[in-house]
Amino acid sequence: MLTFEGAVFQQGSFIVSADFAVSEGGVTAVIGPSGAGKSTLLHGVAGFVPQVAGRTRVQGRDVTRAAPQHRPVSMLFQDNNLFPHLTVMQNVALALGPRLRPARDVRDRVEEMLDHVGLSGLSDRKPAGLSGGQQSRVALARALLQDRPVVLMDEPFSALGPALKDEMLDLSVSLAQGRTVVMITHDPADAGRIADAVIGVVPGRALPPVPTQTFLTDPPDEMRDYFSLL
Ligand SMILES: Nc1ncnc2c1ncn2[C@@H]1O[C@H](COP(=O)(O)OP(=O)(O)OP(=O)(O)O)[C@@H](O)[C@H]1O
Repeated sequence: MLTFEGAVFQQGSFIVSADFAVSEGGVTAVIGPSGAGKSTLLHGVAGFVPQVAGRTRVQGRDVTRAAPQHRPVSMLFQDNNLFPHLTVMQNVALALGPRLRPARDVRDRVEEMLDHVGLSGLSDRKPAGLSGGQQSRVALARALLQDRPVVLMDEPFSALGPALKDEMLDLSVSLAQGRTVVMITHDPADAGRIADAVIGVVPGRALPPVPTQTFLTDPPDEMRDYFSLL
């Protein structure tokens, strides 16, 4: 369970507030206009953006002041955040520690995860030698190998074509089993495909999650302008 108690996150002069709980173990989409604060909210949960009021808890634990590396969350970014000079093996092994020559047991776990994401046999490649879809799989493998209870996704597959994006969304959900996934998307169809609930974000405020079908058919009043533009 991810809980915001009067939480306010601040980036420069911009603030976004949240005061609700995200249910455990499901997929929750985050939808709203550009610049409303979706990334600020997720980066706040990850600890990259400071929280200036309230509390944030993950599974009951107060993480409000915790450094990013000490939070039980992993994050998948739009640009995948892969190190271009490192191999697939090294990029994914970073989930388990900073060593560039991973130990045998770490290599075995990485190879197993690469199998799960459909990248068997590619562990010695560098990111530039992979397709966009394969790069997304490397980033997904790294995020999942961290084995944290909350996985945050900031539009991770938006650079992919529609068929590949759908495939990656489905793969993420099937591999994330049991974890709480919170994913920003610009496409309500993504929410309809994989999310149990949707957090609407209007400028400066994240609204409590609403079941996906309700959100899509009868959006919160604050979201109506946004939906009329889609
Ligand atoms: N480093 C920063 N310093 C100051 N303001 C920032 C910074 N990064 C973002 N902002 C501002 O914070 C506001 C919210 O940005 P944010 O990226 O959270 O929105 P978003 O809803 O994720 O938008 P998009 O859908 O376009 O990615 C914007 O007005 C943006 O200009």
